[in-house]
Amino acid sequence: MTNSIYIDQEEILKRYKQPDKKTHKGIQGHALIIGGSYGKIGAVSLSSKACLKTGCGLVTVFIPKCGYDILQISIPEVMVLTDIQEEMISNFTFDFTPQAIGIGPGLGQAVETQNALHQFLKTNTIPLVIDADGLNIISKNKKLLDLVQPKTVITPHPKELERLIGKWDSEEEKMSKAISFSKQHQVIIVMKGAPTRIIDGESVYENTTGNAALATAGTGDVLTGMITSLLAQSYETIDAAILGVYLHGLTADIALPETGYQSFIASDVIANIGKAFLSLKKMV
Ligand SMILES: NC(=O)C1=CN([C@@H]2O[C@H](COP(=O)(O)OP(=O)(O)OC[C@H]3O[C@@H](n4cnc5c(N)ncnc54)[C@H](OP(=O)(O)O)[C@@H]3O)[C@@H](O)[C@H]2O)[C@@H](O)CC1
Ligand SMILES: Nc1ncnc2c1ncn2[C@@H]1O[C@H](COP(=O)(O)OP(=O)(O)O)[C@@H](O)[C@H]1O
Ligand SMILES: [Mg+2]
Repeated sequence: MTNSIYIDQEEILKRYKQPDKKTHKGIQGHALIIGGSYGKIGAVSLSSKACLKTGCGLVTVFIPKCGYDILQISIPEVMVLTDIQEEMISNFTFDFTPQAIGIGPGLGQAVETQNALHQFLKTNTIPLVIDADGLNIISKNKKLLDLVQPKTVITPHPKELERLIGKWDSEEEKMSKAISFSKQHQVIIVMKGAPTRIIDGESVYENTTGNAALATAGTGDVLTGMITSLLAQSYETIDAAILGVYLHGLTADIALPETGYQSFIASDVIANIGKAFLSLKKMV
């Protein structure tokens, strides 16, 4: 089995950067979250709120029209751009340059959305996190992988990973297929699970935080927002992935004594991001 670097407090403190006292929202990064479709706007709400709560200065979402009121009312701090379509995204258009983009939570896989992702990937040069239906669309159209720029972060759960790399018969085979995929397409894979592993070519990092309370709807959408936030704040891509996964898991470890495994929900991840950061500060 491949040797992994364990991501513990010591590894995190090598990577974590405290914000400068004189920083302002313009320096803290502007992130864009693209996703949502009818019935799955919640995924974008979770992702964009997590993005803000991870320290990004400004967050904009790009969603179908049906999500406009939902987003504006549920998270007033987030800015909202809408597609011309009511229930799905048909063209990724935005009139500013974000420092990082997260794509996929709740996006759906309508043909129009597949075409929109294709057009977007053809020209995009902005650091990217691709999750959920963003990955499912790529799995259906594997040629899109040639358009994904190096160092893109992809965050598949086991089923999404299988759609991308094919089935495996053992953990060893899964790792070796994932490493080959990461090298071939020059992507960083956040291989979600228990534990989550981050794969950057031959380098494999194993996260040490998190627990089964995270096995609940929307926790992956939250993780996408957190990693996108760190990328927008100019973390090196690999560090954004490692730190995002570590903090995400830490929220569940912090909350567990109060929520138990059963009542923990994705919003509890978001509610505990602050405590997760504070626990890093205590260690400094
Ligand atoms: N509130 C909202 O708006 C929410 C919106 N969401 C959005 O919905 C969209 C669809 O995403 P999705 O992940 O639910 O569907 P899909 O890709 O078919 O995967 C499901 C199948 O994968 C498997 N599987 C998953 N985890 C596994 C594991 N750890 N270990 C092993 N297997 C695992 C499992 O397969 P099974 O074991 O049943 O064969 C399961 O049935 C997407 O856009 C997302 O962002 C959601 O985020 C929820 C909240
Ligand atoms: N038993 C578990 N132990 C630790 N982490 C888990 C466990 N189950 C799920 N998770 C974590 O929860 C998240 C689930 O992501 P995902 O399946 O994409 O959820 P969703 O699509 O509903 O947002 C991942 O970060 C995964 O590592
Ligand atoms: Mg998911």
